Amino acid sequence: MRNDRLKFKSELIGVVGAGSWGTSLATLLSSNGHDVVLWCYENELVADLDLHRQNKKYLPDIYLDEKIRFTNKLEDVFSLPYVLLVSPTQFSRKIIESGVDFIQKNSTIISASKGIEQNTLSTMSDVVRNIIPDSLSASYAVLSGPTFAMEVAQGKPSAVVVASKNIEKASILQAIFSNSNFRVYTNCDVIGVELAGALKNVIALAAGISDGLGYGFNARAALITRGLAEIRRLGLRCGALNHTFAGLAGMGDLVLTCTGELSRNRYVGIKLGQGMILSDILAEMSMVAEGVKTTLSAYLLARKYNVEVPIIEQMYMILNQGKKPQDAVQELMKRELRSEDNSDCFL
Ligand SMILES: NC(=O)c1ccc[n+]([C@@H]2O[C@H](COP(=O)([O-])OP(=O)(O)OC[C@H]3O[C@@H](n4cnc5c(N)ncnc54)[C@H](O)[C@@H]3O)[C@@H](O)[C@H]2O)c1
Ligand SMILES: O=P(O)(O)OC[C@H](O)CO
Repeated sequence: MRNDRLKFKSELIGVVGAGSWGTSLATLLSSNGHDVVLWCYENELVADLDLHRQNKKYLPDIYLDEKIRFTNKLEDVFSLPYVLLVSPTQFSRKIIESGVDFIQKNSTIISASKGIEQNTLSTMSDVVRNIIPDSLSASYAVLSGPTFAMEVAQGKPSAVVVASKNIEKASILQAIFSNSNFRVYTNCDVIGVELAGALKNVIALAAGISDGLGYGFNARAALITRGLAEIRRLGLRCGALNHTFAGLAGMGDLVLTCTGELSRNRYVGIKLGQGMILSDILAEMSMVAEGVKTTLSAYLLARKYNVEVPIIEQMYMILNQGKKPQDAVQELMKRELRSEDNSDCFL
């Protein structure tokens, strides 16, 4: 459907989370002419961003427009008509709980985080639904797809989806986020887009391990393809729509994260494949690799729904039970031979 929202309207948007993606999206929205307030978790970051107009820790060398305001008060962002959640998933519940009292009636909540909560196995739409009463939030949307924050901030062409059950709202958000370098497609499959974005991180860890072990392009392509079969199988059981997994949030983001040099999840996998210990790898990182925590959630979700996910299961054993990556690969390769036919997805 064409987006006929031709007349430009500047919106007030609160971005919750000044990591690389939150900062990049704040820049994008500001350059699109919107008024943006960016909430920082670290108190000291506010003064630093104000002074240098650059997020040196999470998005270095990108100039932050004078129009973007920085804050550490949740009220300043949660009280705006559009609230864009971009914190790592495992921290998001606490942040939303602290901000819920400031939310205005009929606000629009958008999440751009990619993960599944460990304790509850909830995606971000579930978390938001748990905390924010329907009477307050008129609509929820998820923004996802193959996007490295740095490339978006540099204005390199990218394409994403914005999914909402409220199609009119998805269209409005499409117009708010789109520009000549950032192409937004609408989608109605909220759970599918959320699960695709979260689960691809687990497969990217596996692809990184494969590269770290010195395996070749064949192994990587096999992991991407069979990984997508697992993501689709689990997603369908959770109520997602099949076509989502062939789209930008599905195959698009999976390919990017399993092959792109900028992926933090793939990086963690490479280091694991090279023999480093997980805690040492994470101790050296200031950024988040969501797949590390989401692996446990994905494994438990698959067990809950009795879905076969061999790659995710081996990733769970590597990350949570100290299994050697080489042993995990052997186990995957020695599984009973079978048909590629995925018709069992629908069972
Ligand atoms: N970076 C990307 O290219 C990219 C692209 C698409 C989606 N995402 C998703 O965006 C979300 C945010 O990731 P990011 O890459 O912007 O983050 P990041 O790795 O760049 O930075 C980490 C963030 O976590 C915050 N943080 C650390 N401890 C915290 C705590 N205790 N409570 C609250 N916040 C805390 C930091 O302030 C910082 O904003 C993730 O779900 C990620 O998967 C990232
Ligand atoms: O760096 P990663 O692995 O967190 O991936 C970033 C984005 O999710 C890619 O779309």
